[in-house]
Amino acid sequence: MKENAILELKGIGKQYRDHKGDYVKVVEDVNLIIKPGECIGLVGESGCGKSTLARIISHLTQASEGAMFFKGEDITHLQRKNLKQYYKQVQMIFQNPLDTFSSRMTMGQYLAEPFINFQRMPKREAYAHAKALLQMVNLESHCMKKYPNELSGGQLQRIVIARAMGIKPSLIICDECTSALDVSIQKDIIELLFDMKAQQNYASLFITHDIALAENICDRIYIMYEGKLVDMLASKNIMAEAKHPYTKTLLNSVLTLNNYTQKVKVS
Ligand SMILES: Nc1ncnc2c1ncn2[C@@H]1O[C@H](COP(=O)(O)OP(=O)(O)OP(=O)(O)O)[C@@H](O)[C@H]1O
Repeated sequence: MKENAILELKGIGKQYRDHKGDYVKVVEDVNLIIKPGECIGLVGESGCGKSTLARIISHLTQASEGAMFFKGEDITHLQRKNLKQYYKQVQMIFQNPLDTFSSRMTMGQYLAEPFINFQRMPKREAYAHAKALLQMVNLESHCMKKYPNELSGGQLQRIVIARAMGIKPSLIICDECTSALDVSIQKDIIELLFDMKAQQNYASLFITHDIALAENICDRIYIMYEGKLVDMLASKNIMAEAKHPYTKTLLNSVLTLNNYTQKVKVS
C-alpha cells in the first residue's frame, strides 16, 4: 500500500465470456492510486472498460485478477457485513439517476434511509436530516413527498448527490454522472459536486469520455484504452505529457474542436 493513498488498485483485471464462450479481457492490469481529497479523472472511449472498473471498485462486480486496498486494508474480497461499512465511506453516482431509485419510494424515504439503516437514527430525526440535505442541494422541501417519476433528471441527480453527501464519504465514484442530463444542467451538477467537495473534502474518481471536462476539474487524469491505463496526466500541460497515440488523438480532437468553435465565433 502506497503511503497516504485512500484507494490503491494493483494489477486489477476483469474478463467476461463472449457469446462463443471465450474469455475476453475488458480490464487489464490496472494500477491506480487516489489520495485523500484528490479528484482523479478516468477518461476513455465508449467500451474501453471505465464502468467495469467503477463497478469493481464499488463491489458491484468482482475483479478476476489483482488486489484493491482502501485506507490500507485489503478490500479485494469483502464479505457482506464489511460491505456495509465500505459503503459508509465510498459512494457511487451513476449516469442515469432514475436507475438509482425504486419507483415506490418517495424522495424523503430515499434520503432518510441511510440515517435509519447506517446510523440507527429514529425516523423523525432521520427525516429532519433528509430535509436538510434537500436544502443543501437547493431543492424545495415539498420534494420530500415526490416519487422519482415526478422529478426531472437534474433534480433526481441532485437528490442522489444529497444522499451520498449525507453519508459523508471519503471517496465518491462518479460514473458519467452528468452525461444523461441537458448541457445546461450538467454545469449545475458539476458545480454542486464541487461545492460539496469544498465542504467535505472527499476524494473522487470522475469517469467521463470528455477530456476537456476532466482537464478542468481533475487533479490527475488516467487515460484508459482497450481496458488498460495507457497514460497518466498530472500537470496543466497535458499535451506535453501525453505519450500514448490514443491520448494524443484525443487531445488533438479537442484542440481541433476548440479551433473550429473559435473560427465559427469569429466569422
Ligand atoms: N456483464 C458483461 N458481460 C459481458 N461483457 C460485458 C459485461 N459488462 C461489460 N461488458 C463488456 O466490457 C466492455 C467494457 O464495458 P464498459 O461498460 O466497462 O465500458 P465503458 O468504457 O464504461 O463504456 P461506456 O462509456 O459506453 O459506458 C464492453 O465491451 C462491454 O460490452
